[in-house]
Amino acid sequence: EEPEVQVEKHRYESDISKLRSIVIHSLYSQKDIFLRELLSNSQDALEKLRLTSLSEGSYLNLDEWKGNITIEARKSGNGGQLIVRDTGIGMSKSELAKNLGTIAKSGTSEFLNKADNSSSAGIDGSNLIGQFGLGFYSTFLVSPSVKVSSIPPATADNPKPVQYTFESNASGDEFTVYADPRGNTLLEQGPCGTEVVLDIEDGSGNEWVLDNKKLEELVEKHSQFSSKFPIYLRKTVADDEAATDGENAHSEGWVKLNKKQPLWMKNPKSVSEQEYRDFYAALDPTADAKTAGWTHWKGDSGSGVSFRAMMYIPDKLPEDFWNKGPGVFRNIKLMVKRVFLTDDLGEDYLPRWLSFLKIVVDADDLPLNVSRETLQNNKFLRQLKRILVRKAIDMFTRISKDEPEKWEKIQKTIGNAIRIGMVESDGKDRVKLAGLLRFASTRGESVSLEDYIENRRDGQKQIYFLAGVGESAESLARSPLIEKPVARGYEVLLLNAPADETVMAQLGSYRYVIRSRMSSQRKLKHMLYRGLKLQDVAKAGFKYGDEDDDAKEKAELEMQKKAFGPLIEWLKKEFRGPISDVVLTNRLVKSPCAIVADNHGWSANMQKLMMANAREDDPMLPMMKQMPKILEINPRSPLIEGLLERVHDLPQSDDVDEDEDSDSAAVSDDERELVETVQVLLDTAMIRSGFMVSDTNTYFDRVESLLRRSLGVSQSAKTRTDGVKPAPPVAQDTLPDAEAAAAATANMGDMSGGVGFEMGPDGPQFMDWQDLKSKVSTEKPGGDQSQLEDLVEEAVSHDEL
Ligand SMILES: Nc1ncnc2c1ncn2[C@@H]1O[C@H](COP(=O)(O)OP(=O)(O)OP(=O)(O)O)[C@@H](O)[C@H]1O
Repeated sequence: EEPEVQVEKHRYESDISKLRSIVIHSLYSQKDIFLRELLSNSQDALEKLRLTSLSEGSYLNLDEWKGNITIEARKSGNGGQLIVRDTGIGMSKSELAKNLGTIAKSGTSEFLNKADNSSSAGIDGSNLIGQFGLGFYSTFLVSPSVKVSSIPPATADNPKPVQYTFESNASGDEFTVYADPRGNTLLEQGPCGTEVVLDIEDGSGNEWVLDNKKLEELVEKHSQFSSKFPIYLRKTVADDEAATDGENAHSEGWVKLNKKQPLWMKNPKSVSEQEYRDFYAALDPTADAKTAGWTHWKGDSGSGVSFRAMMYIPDKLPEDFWNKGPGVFRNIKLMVKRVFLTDDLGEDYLPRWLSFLKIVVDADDLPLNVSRETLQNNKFLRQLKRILVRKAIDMFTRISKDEPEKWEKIQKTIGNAIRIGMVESDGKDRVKLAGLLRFASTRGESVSLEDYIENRRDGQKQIYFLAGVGESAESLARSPLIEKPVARGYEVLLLNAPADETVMAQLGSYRYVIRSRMSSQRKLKHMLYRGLKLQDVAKAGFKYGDEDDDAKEKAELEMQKKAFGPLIEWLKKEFRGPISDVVLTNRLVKSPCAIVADNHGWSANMQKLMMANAREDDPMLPMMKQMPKILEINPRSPLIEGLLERVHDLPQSDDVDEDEDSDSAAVSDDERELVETVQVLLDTAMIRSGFMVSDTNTYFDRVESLLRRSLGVSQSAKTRTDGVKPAPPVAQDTLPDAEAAAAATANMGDMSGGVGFEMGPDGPQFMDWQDLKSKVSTEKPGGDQSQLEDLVEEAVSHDEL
């Protein structure tokens, strides 16, 4: 017969009904999160009781209290019930209705309006849960009807509380609350608590919920950190192997699941490498995730909050690392006294380039139940942000010093992230990060700036580098631009990662402000890396540092300067515009000439990079492309000597005046021919130095005319253009339609959108160049206006050789 129970019927608020159905639909593929949500609610309830009983002491009968959670699968046939109980703070009748049937969070309707306009399909349900506190509704993912019975602790005002039950179906928009007809059954376990009963139906596809093995797995996966209160699983006849487990023999059918200690609470000295690795695997949800290195420390925020933290480097970057925009990265788990608080510390809490790290921070003193907004204003968290960045850089530095081989590998994975970090960081960090990078060089495959400095030669005041995106180190090493330094035994870094030149430029120049009482002056200075200037060998300003040592050499140079003076003058006069200066080279051995960028212009490599990513209306582009370049000629090259002779043979302009008119015409023909030939030489040098010729068609016309001359073919002879066969008529046959064709290529991936990519150890790595570029051009220390200003101040005298 029906027990006499007064059942109160409630209607869910309309917002709740909607949110509930969004949660159910959007999380359809992640049903197993329901257990995590139930366990975290129980942990919260236990923790709340512990804290309030400590501070207020207003609850009665708590002397014997033991906080725990039990999970029990009761099978009947293939279906059954899953029961999760805790001895936490419980809920009164009105709390049941309020906590489980309404939403206190603000912004709900706003959110729902948005969700209505788009479609609920694109909404991330797990976000929703965090945002609105909807965790409980995830139970409907596996159960058509859910009962929650609860009893709060006794107080002076309410010495004999009554157990109530909340009941709701997954469909329908009603719930009921009634006094539990079974009586205060929960008091058998403790002074108060909550029990959640999920009906699991045979044939619903959710029978796995009743499988103990699966339940154990899920607890391991989601709740092993919240090990403050024990979680027990009821063992059944089917898994009676558990009964022979000595440790649990006394627990009479209950197996403790979360036996692990929170690792971060331990003294780092007592933690084994394997423990660190296992912990990482639990921290990173990606399949077979491994870590490449870690750090574990105990700290103090400076504002008096002490904390313990662990920071891990994964062995590969997250798949979406290069594609993701600004956002909440959820790579930091914030705990307060062992209880998980949040992994949502706000947008870009850590710089994006560090978002690959996995971090656990356990603070000793933070309010539980703080909202995201209050968290963002929290002093500790603001301080923590800086601490974490510093710790990350320290960790990298330590590994690179103590375990160079390990770092070598890590650096290959995260090197590009570090490069971005350099662009984003300021002076001090930038230098530290630069020290972490490894480059190819003319001496070795993996050279750090420190190694380079060790190997520098007497008097050398510059670190030489040559950049060429995507070119192999071997081909860079053959560049004419470094013929001589390499022949002389100087080391040159060969940079081929896309960001290399940008970061070197950033490292090499640094804007700082000089403030005095009288004036505030801005000045851009080359920042030195341990006293050495970073010198792009594709740019002017290259020096060995021993130029003055050798008197003989100096005298020879003076002589050469004099001897080649007329050629230099003639070249300057004829090619003014594209060529800003002509100098005797200090870097060529065999090549007759080379073209380098002005110290403040774009190198050939940078020009290519910028062109590949520029918007068409970018005003910088034509300007930088037209930036005058410097022609370096090699006085030892027979070609240059021959050129000098030809220039000598040209009549001086006053000679011309004395000559007959007919003669003078012949002479300027000669000169015109010479100009044409030299133009071809220059264009070829441009190409060899990595630039593009400004007009390929004209270039080839000139080459053709040169070839005709050398073959003795008339310049005016025309190519026959008749007899070109016309195309057949328009095709009549049908091709497969576009949809079918698209389906066939659907798996090829999208590589559009200004994203550059390069092959990393784990396949292509995407770099957001648009972003990087905007940094380069907004911060301006990399090679633009601010440097142009500086050009006046720091004009390098090229014949100072
Ligand atoms: N086992 C429990 N014991 C006591 N109160 C509970 C329990 N489970 C849920 N509650 C109450 O119901 C409320 C709603 O729970 P729900 O899981 O929907 O959201 P939440 O826990 O507040 O937020 P989130 O899901 O993001 O953790 C909780 O805030 C809590 O007050």
